[in-house]
Amino acid sequence: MSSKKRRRKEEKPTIHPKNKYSDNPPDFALLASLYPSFKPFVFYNRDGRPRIDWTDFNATRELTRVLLLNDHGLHWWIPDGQLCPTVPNRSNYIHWIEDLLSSDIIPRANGKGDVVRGFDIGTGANCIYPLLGASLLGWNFVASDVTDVALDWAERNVKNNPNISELIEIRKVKCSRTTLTPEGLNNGEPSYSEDVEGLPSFTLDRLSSEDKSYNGPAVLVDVVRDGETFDFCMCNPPFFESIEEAGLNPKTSCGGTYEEMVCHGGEKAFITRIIEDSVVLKQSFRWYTSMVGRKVNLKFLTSKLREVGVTIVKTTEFVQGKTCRWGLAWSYVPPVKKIITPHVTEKNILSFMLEGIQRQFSAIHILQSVESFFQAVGASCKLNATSFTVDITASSEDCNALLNNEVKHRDEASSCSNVEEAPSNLSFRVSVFQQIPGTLLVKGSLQNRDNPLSGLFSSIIQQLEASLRHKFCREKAGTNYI
Ligand SMILES: C[S@@+](CC[C@H](N)C(=O)[O-])C[C@H]1O[C@@H](n2cnc3c(N)ncnc32)[C@H](O)[C@@H]1O
Repeated sequence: MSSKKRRRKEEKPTIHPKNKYSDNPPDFALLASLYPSFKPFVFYNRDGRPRIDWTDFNATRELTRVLLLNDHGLHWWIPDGQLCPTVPNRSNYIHWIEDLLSSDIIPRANGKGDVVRGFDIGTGANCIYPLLGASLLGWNFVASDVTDVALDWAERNVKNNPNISELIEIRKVKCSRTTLTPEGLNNGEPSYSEDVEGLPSFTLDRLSSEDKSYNGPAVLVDVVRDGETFDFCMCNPPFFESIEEAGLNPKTSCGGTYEEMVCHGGEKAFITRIIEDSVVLKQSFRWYTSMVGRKVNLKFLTSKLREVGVTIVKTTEFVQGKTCRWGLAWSYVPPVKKIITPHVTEKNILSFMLEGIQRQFSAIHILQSVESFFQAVGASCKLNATSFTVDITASSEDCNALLNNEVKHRDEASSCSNVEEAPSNLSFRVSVFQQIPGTLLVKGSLQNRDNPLSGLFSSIIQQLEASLRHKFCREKAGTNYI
C-alpha cells in the first residue's frame, strides 16, 4: 500500500468502539437466512458478497427493521416515505452522549439515582434515538415532534415495545396560530391556515428570503415544562433549506418527507434556535447536543456558542458510510477538569489545552508557531490554514534535536528537503481548535503508530506544549493531557 493511501486510511475516523457494529458489521446473508421477509432484498456480487440496493426504500426499511429486531429486540416500523434511520450510524450518536455523561468534564449528576433523562428534539416516526437509548442503556426520554404522522408512529413504535415503553414520553410541539404550510412555500405561493394540525408552521414575519433565521414551531423553550431537568438533549435536525437540496443524494434512499428534511434556514437556523433556547434554559440540561451535517455550519455554530458564553464546547466526527456528520455539544455547567477526552483514548492522539492566551494571539498564531517550532530542528512541515493543521515529518535526528533543545541553523534545516521519503520518519499532525475565547485545544495525531520513533511522540508533544505555553499563555502552569 502506498504511504499516501495508508495515511488516508489511518486518518479516517472510526465507528464508536462501543457500537455493536464496530467489529461486526451487519451480515446480510445471515439476516436473510433468519428473516424470510429480508431475503428478497439481498443479492450477491460477482465476488459472492451479499448486498442490498441502498436506493430501494423498502430494502433499507426492512434492513433497519430486522437489525432492530435481531440485535436490539425492538419491534419497529415506519410508513412509506418517512425517514429511515441506519442503525449503526444512529448508535454512534447515542454512544457519544454516553461518553459525555460518563466523562469528568462537568460534574456528574447527583440526587437522581442512576436515571438518565434525555430529550430527543424531532424524534420522527422512527423514534430511533429513544428506542436505542432506552434499550441499550435504560435511559428515559421525552421525544418531541411536530407532525401528526411522526407523533402517531413514534407512539406506535414505543407501545410495540412494552419492555421500554414506560421510559419514553412522546410530546407534541404545538404549532403557532397563524401558519404557512410547507406546500405553500414549495410552489412559491404561500397558503395560510390556522392551527394546522401536524404541520410545522412558519410565522409570517420570517418570510423574507434574506432572513435565514428559523421560523418554525417551538424547539425547547415552551416545550420543556417548568422545573423539568434533563441530562442531555439530542437532535438530528432538518438539514436542508429546500426540498431540492434534500433530494441531492441519489445513491441512497432513506426516505424523508418535507417536514422531516427541510426547515427555513436549514440546520444552521434550527441549531441556532437550540442555542438560543439553551441561553434561556441554561442548566436545565447538563449537555445540549446536536448532529451537524455541514462542516461550515459547525464552524459558525461553534463561534455562536462562544458568543453566548457556554462553559464548554465539544465536537466529534461521526462515520456515516461515505459521508461525514459532526456532533456538537455544549454545557453551562462549570467544568471540573480542564481535560477533554476523545471517545477513543489512544496513545497516538495526545491533546492539551492552552488557556489564558493573550488577546492579541489567535489560532493562526499558534499554528504558525507550531510550524516554526518543528522547522527549527529541520523537520518538514505543511501548514494548512483552512483546516488549522500542520503536518510534520521528522527524522530520528530531528526528534533528538528537538528533545535536546538543539535548534538548527536555517539553511541546515531547509536542507532536509527529502525527509518525507524515508519510511523510518515520524509523521504526525498537529491540529488547533478554538474552544472559548482565550482557550485553544491543540491535538497531536500520530500517523504511523508502528514507527520505531513513535515512543518519542509523547515527549515531543510535551515539548511543544511547554514552548507554546511559554510563548502565548498568561498562566504558565498546568498540563492537561488526554
Ligand atoms: C431529520 S428528522 C429526524 C428524525 C429522527 N430523529 C432521525 O434521526 O431519523 C427531523 C425531525 O424534526 C421534526 N421537527 C421539525 N421541527 C421541529 C420542532 N420545532 N420540534 C420538534 N420536532 C421538529 C420533523 O418533523 C422531523 O421528524
